[in-house]
Amino acid sequence: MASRPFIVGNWKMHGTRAMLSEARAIDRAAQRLMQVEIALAPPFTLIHPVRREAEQIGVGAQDCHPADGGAHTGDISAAMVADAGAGFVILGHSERREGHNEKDKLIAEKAAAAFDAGLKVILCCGEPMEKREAGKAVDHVLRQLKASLPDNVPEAGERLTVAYEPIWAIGSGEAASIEDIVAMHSAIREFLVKTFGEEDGTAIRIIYGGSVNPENAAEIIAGDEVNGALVGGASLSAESFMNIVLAAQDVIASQS
Ligand SMILES: O=C(CO)COP(=O)(O)O
Repeated sequence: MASRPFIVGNWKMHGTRAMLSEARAIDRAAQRLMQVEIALAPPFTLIHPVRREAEQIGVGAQDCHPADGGAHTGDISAAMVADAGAGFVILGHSERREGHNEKDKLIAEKAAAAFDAGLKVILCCGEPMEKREAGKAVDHVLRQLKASLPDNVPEAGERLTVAYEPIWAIGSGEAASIEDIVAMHSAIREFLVKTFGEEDGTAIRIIYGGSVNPENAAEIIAGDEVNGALVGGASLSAESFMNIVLAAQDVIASQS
């Protein structure tokens, strides 16, 4: 558990301007919770409006194209999301790997483009149930992570966050057990230290995602090597999202 947990709301394909009141409420409440780093990743269409409403919290995107620009109808570059006010981008989410057939190599190219545009990256990884049942979850995740990282990660400790999201736990109401989360995060930490060296490897945050809610957040966030949470469904209302943030704040308070 890091000194300052990172709690990120991934709104996925939810939210029209009516949701801006939730972002405003989250931002207002965040002023009293400075020990927790809070961020929202709304859909592209809300990045700029959320950035304008929110002063305290980070704002990010849920994807970007690997190219700087060009004839790519419907796509959005890393520079464009940065220009709209995003400070980070979520890449490699299983919903993009599955729904858009994104492969590790493409994700690494997107990450390189995001770093070039000055963005931070939340790189997602996670295993399907078959791999866990076969005892191959750690192998699968480490292989995926290795292949999804670009050759050059500038200021890795500061600019890269890894999100472990077991696919079967996403939106299922069934989070992974704390033992499984800690075991996976420890394996990821070992890999990061080996890859980036002691200083950056220990500074990179590893956050957990998959059915995090106000009831299970404290136990998960208090776990060894768990530096925060990537929250889907429970981030759509300011009340439930801030209850997760409050749980993170309580964990920090109880440890200091
Ligand atoms: O995919 C997720 C966050 O990126 C997790 O979603 P849920 O919190 O809805 O399970």
